[in-house]
Amino acid sequence: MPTDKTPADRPLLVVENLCVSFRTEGGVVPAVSGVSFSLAPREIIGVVGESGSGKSQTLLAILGLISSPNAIVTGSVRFLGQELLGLKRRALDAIRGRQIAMIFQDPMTALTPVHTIGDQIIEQIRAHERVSRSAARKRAVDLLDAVGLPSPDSAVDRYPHQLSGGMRQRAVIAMALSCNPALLIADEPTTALDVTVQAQILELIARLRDEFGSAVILVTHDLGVVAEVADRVLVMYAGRVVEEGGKGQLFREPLHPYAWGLFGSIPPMHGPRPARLTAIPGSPPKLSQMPQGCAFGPRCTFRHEACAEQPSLGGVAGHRSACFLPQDSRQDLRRTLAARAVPA
Ligand SMILES: Nc1ncnc2c1ncn2[C@@H]1O[C@H](COP(=O)(O)OP(=O)(O)OP(=O)(O)O)[C@@H](O)[C@H]1O
Repeated sequence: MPTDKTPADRPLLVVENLCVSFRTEGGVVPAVSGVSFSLAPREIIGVVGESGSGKSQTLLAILGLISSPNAIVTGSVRFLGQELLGLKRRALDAIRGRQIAMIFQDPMTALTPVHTIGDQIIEQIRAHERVSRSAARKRAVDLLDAVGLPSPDSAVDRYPHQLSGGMRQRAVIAMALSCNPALLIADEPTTALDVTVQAQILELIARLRDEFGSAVILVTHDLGVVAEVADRVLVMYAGRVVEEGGKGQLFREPLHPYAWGLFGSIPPMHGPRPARLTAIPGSPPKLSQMPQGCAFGPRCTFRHEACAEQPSLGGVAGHRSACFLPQDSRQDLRRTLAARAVPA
């Protein structure tokens, strides 16, 4: 799959036709439908979309962490060539601990309140490596230093409740990095933090690629976050990827009418703030009442007959979208729509 940023010979992660559905009283509902993408080593992908668009379920399915007995997960997730879907728990645990690390919104998901953060990092290191406790402790202090925890020598002996939210998230990132992961998966890692701390954590995540060589999948509601750190962006809507492209492509010339609304609603990275913002009327469909064909159709100004079918993802130069509008007229339509929008 060509991308803005040429993948190395061997992609780190290849996700193909990933589907997650849930058996409910009202029938089987689709949460993720046919998601495919690949991630190159050291690449940072931002996954964006409204609440309920399937971002978290996509990540959890990649990690083999969907716990609901009512879930049905199909497709393929290959990490360094190895299929992860259907792998036994022990084998998955080994990969998750050693090569793939996770950071969630609430740092307390990853931390145990009754142990010091040092002990938790040491335990993590020694679970995967035969090193002495004192060597592991030294590594823990170095990691806490690397993620910017002040006074790491004493912070290592603190309990999670003795740290602020931002410091706890740094500790979780240190723990995630303890195994030098090739892939870091972060689901809304800054949502629970205040704005200044958010910026610091994002800067840290972006730095990880340079200092630790990790690729990152970053799920966020926040397009400002994507503008800061991502190389490439996946836009999800109603469980599908509706647009994929390099960050510059997405911000400059989004191709999907849903992305026009989404990317029109934040100021551009450079240049003056636009006088008008584009709102997206309506709300996403309920999983139990998915419309036929394009799920964005009911909210789309440009809906036409073809949209009764499901559009597939297509495009050129690594910039793809799932929409039947002719490619060559999209930007004119986008500008027309923006000009019609209510002033902000
Ligand atoms: N156990 C379950 N049973 C039925 N539906 C579920 C279950 N778990 C998740 N879902 C549904 O899957 C859909 C996708 O959820 P997901 O958490 O991936 O969305 P999201 O894009 O990450 O949203 P948010 O940004 O709010 O976290 C949602 O509609 C959610 O209600």
